[in-house]
Amino acid sequence: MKRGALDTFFKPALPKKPKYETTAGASHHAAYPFSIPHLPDSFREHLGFAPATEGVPMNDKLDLDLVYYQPYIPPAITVGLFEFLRQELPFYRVQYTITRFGKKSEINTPRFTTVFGVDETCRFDSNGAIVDALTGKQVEASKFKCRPRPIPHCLEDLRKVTEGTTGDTFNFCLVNYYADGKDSISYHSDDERFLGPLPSIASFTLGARRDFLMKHKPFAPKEGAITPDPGQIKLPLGSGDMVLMRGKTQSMWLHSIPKRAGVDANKGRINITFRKALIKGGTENYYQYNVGNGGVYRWDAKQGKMLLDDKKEDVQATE
Ligand SMILES: O=C(O)CCC(=O)C(=O)O
Ligand SMILES: [Fe+2]
Repeated sequence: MKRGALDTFFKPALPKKPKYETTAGASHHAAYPFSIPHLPDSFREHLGFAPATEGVPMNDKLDLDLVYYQPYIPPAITVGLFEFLRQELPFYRVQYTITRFGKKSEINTPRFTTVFGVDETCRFDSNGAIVDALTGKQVEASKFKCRPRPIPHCLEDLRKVTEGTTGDTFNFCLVNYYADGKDSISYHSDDERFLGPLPSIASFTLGARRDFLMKHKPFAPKEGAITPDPGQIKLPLGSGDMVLMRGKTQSMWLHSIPKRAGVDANKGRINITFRKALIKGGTENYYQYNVGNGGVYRWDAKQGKMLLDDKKEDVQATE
């Protein structure tokens, strides 16, 4: 064996250098636990070429209305964008209690989450204050049971591009981080009333490939007799892909990301969704279930995992 090769063999693995450089300033807000850098200029330039491929409509099944982009984000930036968002966003592992049939149970959300935005009744002014959408007057912080915070510049860039492609408008950005194949989201639909009757939701994947499963909601008995169930759909979402769910998709279908063992099971995956909440209840719901009351997690590149940011917990506790 050549000497160089032996050296390399025994050298301890250094933490991987991030595949991006932040040079372009940052977003600041009192409700952010730390400032969030703007996207590197080269990422913004590449985003200007999105969608990287044409969307394929999938509306051949009962009540289904999807547009599937494979991919949407230009491949040149998917690895960097994944690393950037995992490193720079604050994440949470939300716990809450539900009461079912009179019995309380503790729910541990099986993934990391984070959220930014405010519903249509309000907006953020240039100082980050929440103002009434109609009057522009500052809104009392006590209006909300949560602390809404603006979509940071880095995700605003993606939101704007997505609005341009879809013709829809969005005021919320939710982000999931699935650390490995054990993280998941169970079958559900995003059909809350605060999104309105036929909500459009744009859903992005970065990082590990994971299956996105869809099935029609159960039929009412009288319909069931005449309508065949369209069965389960499996979209193997890969890095850079985007699924636009619209029309009756949320009201009639369920979707999930099931747990997975094996290939890619120990690689992280980021999911970004853009949505439009119409009323205050939407803002409160999103912060309750995606930020919650626990500590902030931040990616630790050396250890290669999310770590509780104790420092920030202290700040929150003394507020
Ligand atoms: O991770 C995904 O692709 C789906 C996430 C999702 O359905 C949600 O956050 O409501
Ligand atoms: Fe969902």
